[in-house]
Amino acid sequence: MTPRKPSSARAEALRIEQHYVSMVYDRLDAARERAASALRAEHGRGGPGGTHQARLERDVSSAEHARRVAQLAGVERGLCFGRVDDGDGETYYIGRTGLRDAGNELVLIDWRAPAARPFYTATPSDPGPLVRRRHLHTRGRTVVDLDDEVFDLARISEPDRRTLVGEAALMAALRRGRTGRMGDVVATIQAEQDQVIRSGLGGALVVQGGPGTGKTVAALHRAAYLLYAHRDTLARRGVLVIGPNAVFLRYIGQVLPSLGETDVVLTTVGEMYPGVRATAADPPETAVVKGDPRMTDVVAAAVRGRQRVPDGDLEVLIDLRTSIRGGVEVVVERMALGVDHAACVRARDRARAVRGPHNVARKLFADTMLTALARDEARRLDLPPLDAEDLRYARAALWAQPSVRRALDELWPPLTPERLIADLLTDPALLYPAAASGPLREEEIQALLRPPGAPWTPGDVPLLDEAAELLGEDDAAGRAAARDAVRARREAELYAGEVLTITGVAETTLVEVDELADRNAYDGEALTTADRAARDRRWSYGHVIVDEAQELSAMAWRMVMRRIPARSLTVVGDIAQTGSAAGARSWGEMLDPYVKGRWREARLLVNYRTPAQIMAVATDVLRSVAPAEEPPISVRDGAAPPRALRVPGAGLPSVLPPLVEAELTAIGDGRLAVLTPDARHREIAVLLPGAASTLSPDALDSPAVVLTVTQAKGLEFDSVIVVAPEQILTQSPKGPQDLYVALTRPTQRLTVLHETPLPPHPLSPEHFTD
Ligand SMILES: Nc1ncnc2c1ncn2[C@@H]1O[C@H](COP(=O)(O)OP(=O)(O)OP(=O)(O)O)[C@@H](O)[C@H]1O
Repeated sequence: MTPRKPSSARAEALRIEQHYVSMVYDRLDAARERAASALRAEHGRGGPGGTHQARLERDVSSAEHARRVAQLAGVERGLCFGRVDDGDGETYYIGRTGLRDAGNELVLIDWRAPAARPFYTATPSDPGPLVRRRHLHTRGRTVVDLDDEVFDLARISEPDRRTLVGEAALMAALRRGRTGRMGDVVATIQAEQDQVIRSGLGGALVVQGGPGTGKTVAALHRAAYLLYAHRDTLARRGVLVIGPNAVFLRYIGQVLPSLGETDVVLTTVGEMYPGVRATAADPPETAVVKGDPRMTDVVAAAVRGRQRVPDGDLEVLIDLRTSIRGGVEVVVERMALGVDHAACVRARDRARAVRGPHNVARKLFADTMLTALARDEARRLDLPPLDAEDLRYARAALWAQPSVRRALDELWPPLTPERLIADLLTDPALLYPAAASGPLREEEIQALLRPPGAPWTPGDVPLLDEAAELLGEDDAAGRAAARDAVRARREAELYAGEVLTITGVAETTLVEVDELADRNAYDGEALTTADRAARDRRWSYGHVIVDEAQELSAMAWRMVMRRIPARSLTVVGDIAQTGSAAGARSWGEMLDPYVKGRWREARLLVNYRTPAQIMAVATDVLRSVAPAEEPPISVRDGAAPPRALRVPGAGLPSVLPPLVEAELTAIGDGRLAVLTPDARHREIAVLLPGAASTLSPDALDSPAVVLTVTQAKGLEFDSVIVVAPEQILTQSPKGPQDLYVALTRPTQRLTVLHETPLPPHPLSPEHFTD
């Protein structure tokens, strides 16, 4: 038989695959129609009202059907992206979700299923059962290209051999221009990343890797994989992904929905305390103190400092007798009551000794003091000794007196975390005594002090969380509400149990009783796990993924760990990129207090983002900050060598705008970033009015954006212009790390604009053209 020309081999292969892919999309349409009509039918069962039971039943299955509809909506693009052929002549197709044909035969394997694993793990030296891996590239529902990797040509059938096509799918994926949104890489996950993604759920996994090694993308695929493989465990408790800022969350926000997962909470450290929005940033010296573990003792001392006793005896004037005169209640007799100093101290010590939270222990303190006041009142009025019943009434009557309540509130006030921390950081009279417990040095105290009314910063949030733990629920009203909630919940559980039995859902174990009760706990509103978790400070998650984890302070780790009592977490980061002065110097330093000896580390070594010529520039900087750290190896060479341009004196306004224009032309539809020293962001943004420069989440929709290095962390751009690297280098003790981050953001082009001669260490001029 005469071999066909390559072009017709490709055409023939495309025809075969198109046939299959069209069939798979037909199955997707059918599955969508089934899910949508089930949802419609559910909504059709009764109007908006109906009995409570009817609403509850509808909520159960509506939520499930709605989830399935959303899941199937998310997998349209690139539904089927892979095919594997094994040595036994079997062929399997891999895609974003699993699908069956009308005869219940599996026509598409979910990428997370064990059967899909060889697609990701096969390498030329260790192909496992595979003889060929094929990547299918689709546009809409059309197959536009194919890539084959052949592991054993001899075992490929003659017809298949004639339709072998392609170049490496990974390279094609990496060459694509950036869009301002991270995409999923489900079709091209590499073997070392696959190991991270499918690593077991339990314990702490640290993924350490240089810039561009796919840490973020692997972590997000891991979230999707864990939800697939451990849905029973995770669907109820949820998965939390913590990123460095809102822009980053927007950047990665599309990845999980495109993998069919919508039930993950994405947040930043600054948003982890419900009701507080951290809108300001701390200077480095302040961030360091707020992130220091000694702040645990300072906050605890601040709480103790609000549990006071009077300098001498306590004296309170109470209204003894009132009468109505002219329709107005008038006090006609007052009496002074007292508690001696030693008794006040005993009341305080007794309340502290129960070791309960401040707002809960306050009740005991108030009770003891009221008892002492009641006894003093009885003595002064020459009443016989009070029995228990008399005492209860006397205490209640005293508590109703504004002067008594004022006096006790002054000694042991009800406190919110916001009040405690705001007062602590603005009032030297509160901060100095609390700081002695750190102990904090004078300059550290000065770094903490700020004017009243100052906005919250991300560094405040772990302090608020710490305070919330120590303060507890606010007074009896809070506890009564909690008791009501427990009662309501018990009723809801009972009720949900009945509903599940009635609807037959119980047999399918689709929804658990307490999940249903939870869903209905908010005024009948059906909430997803993600919604409920995001509203609840004390929610404990099934798994937490921390990205750019090197930036978290010790105090932030304390807060995060409170959300993961099971200690099932994935920590993703690069110690060499630590920019926050309060961030990590080693993983052990941050994690050992919680999971000593129980965390495992995976290393990613290949850089998929930055071309080799640009990485050579960054590697010199890495050597200067972390000589022991292996630089990641770039998987590809770039087309454009990095450029260094000297900008004389005040020349930036005339040089930068045309340079940005030229770069935008060079990258076509891609994205460009101008990265600036912190102090010069505003000045440089003014020079580029057409570029986005605020940190709004849609900043990345703009073709060009002006950012500080901190803001650019975790992001990538086709072209990057680094302004004044010599200033970035010296802007803080972490300046060299900042420069390393800046130089590793480009996917194609790097230009460095320097105003003074390049510092040859670490920026050796031989790596640049001009
Ligand atoms: N297997 C892969 N297939 C295709 N693209 C990939 C793959 N792995 C990583 N990439 C791409 O490489 C780029 C860098 O990935 P990612 O942002 O996850 O790296 P990172 O290690 O988190 O980097 P940094 O530390 O700089 O934040 C992204 O564009 C990502 O899509």
